[in-house]
Amino acid sequence: MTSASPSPSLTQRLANHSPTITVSLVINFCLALFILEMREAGPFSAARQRFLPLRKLLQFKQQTSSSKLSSLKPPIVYIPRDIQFSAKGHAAYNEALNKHGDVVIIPRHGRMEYVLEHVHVREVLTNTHNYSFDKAVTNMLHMEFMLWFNNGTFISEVDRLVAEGLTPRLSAYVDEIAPIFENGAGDLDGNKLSDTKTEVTDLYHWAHRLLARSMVKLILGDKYLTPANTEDFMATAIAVARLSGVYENTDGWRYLPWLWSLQTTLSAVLFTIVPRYFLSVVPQLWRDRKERLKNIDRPSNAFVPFFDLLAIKYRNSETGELGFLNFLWCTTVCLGLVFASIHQSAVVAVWCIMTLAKQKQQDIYLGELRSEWEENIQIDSNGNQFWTVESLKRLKKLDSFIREVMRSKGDTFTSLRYTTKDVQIGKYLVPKNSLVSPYVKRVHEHPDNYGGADFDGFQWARKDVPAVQGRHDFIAFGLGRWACPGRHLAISEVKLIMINLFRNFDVALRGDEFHVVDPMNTTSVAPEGILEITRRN
Ligand code: HEM
Repeated sequence: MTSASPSPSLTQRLANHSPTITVSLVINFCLALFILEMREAGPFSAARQRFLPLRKLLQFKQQTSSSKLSSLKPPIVYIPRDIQFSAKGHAAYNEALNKHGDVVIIPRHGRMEYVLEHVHVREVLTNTHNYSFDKAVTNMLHMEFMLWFNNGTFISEVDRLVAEGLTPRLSAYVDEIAPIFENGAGDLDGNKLSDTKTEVTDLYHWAHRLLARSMVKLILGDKYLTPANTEDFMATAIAVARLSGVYENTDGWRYLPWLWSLQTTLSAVLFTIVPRYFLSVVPQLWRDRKERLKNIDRPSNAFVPFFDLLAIKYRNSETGELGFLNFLWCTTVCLGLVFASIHQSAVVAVWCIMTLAKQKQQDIYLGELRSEWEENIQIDSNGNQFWTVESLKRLKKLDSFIREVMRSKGDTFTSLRYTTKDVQIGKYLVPKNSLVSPYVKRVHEHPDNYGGADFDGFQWARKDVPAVQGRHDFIAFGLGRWACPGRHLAISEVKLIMINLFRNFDVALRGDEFHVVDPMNTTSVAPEGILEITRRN
């Protein structure tokens, strides 16, 4: 009787056949990765561009199967990376929409972006039932986890804080920050009262610092307006801007978006947001938390820092104290505000200054603007000049100039939405959980709306349309329920920056040119140029 030899264990079998199994595993893995890549789901997006014919075949299959449905899926349009991240990208986006209409899917930054034709702006941006703003913003910021807390109210809490806090207090808020911009002009030439030229090489930094100072005051209060807190706000605003991917077009990381976002998220959170906000700014607030609740009895139109408004709202109604978790929530909401309020305004201010610094624009507009400023500036009983929200509102020509810069600077995307269900957009069916956004440059220039980007700085003054007013043909501040709640403050700030620069200095642009650093992201990346400024008498 022969005893049956024990069957080899799995590990033995693997050991015996290891070369064959290994090779087959590797082949299978590569095949799976390859298929994922072809379907735009894998990490190596750079490689995708090299397999156009195969991708087209897959896309064809996708379209023929969906043609059985009553609605078509939007076509995927692949724009080669070098075109997509250059000024030629705009022509490619326009061509795609001219060819297909309504919606095209343009893969970018490792995700599928549903790009909308201008005719769908109103429906998509204002229909809060079919489209979610919160999900789109947190997705774009790579911060979906923020929706895990407090029933996913993070974005609406930031939005409400600004909308409800700012509206009745706008006048008081502008009174608080106007001196910051008046004094800030001195930073440009180190307060040298000379007639020699000063070179300003980093205008963004200057505008960013002024806006950071003003937001330290508005969010935390005067007591906290120190150089250290300003620096911390600036660093935090930049870190969150990086989280949102604002520099991904210009970063080397754009070739590996998934690795980029991991690296950026970790470094922004660990090296900046935690040490410079949570470990530096937040402990000061914790120490003073009782003092912060004293503003509870202030009149509804008086200045109360944003943090105090939140602290009052979240204090325990019985003990009147602010508990630790609620305190943390208030500071986190304020962090959202730091990002929303500083970076974008600085970028818009730089665009406006660079545009007006060009000799041609100065010849056309500056004389009239300066006359408007002299006519409207207020003077107190001691002869001191100052600006209020009312006098700033009267500057219709400056307001128009700013709106026109915002219209014509060539934004790709300003407002994002996430579909909450399958939705019909024109002839296409867009699936649930898709990131959709109008292609803004087209909205702002389309013949149906304007017929081009030709710059007409005072057209909005003639038409009596203020810069803060969103419309289907102007979405620099978004539209509908989620339109930027800080836009009145933002426009006042940009006005103050421009007035204090061009009233105090003669400004020239070296070579009469500025450089558009990222033509496909003019929303979040400021242009660069060297200003030569001479103090005016
Ligand atoms: C020129 C500067 C600014 C521009 C161009 C701008 C633009 C925008 C846009 C396009 C949106 C999205 C709207 C939508 O999708 O419909 C938005 C949202 C928002 N903005 Fe502004 N904004 C600016 C300044 C400010 C300021 C100064 C504040 C605060 C004081 C602010 C607070 C917010 C908030 C709270 C939201 C919504 C929620 C969020 O994104 O966290 N913005 N802004």
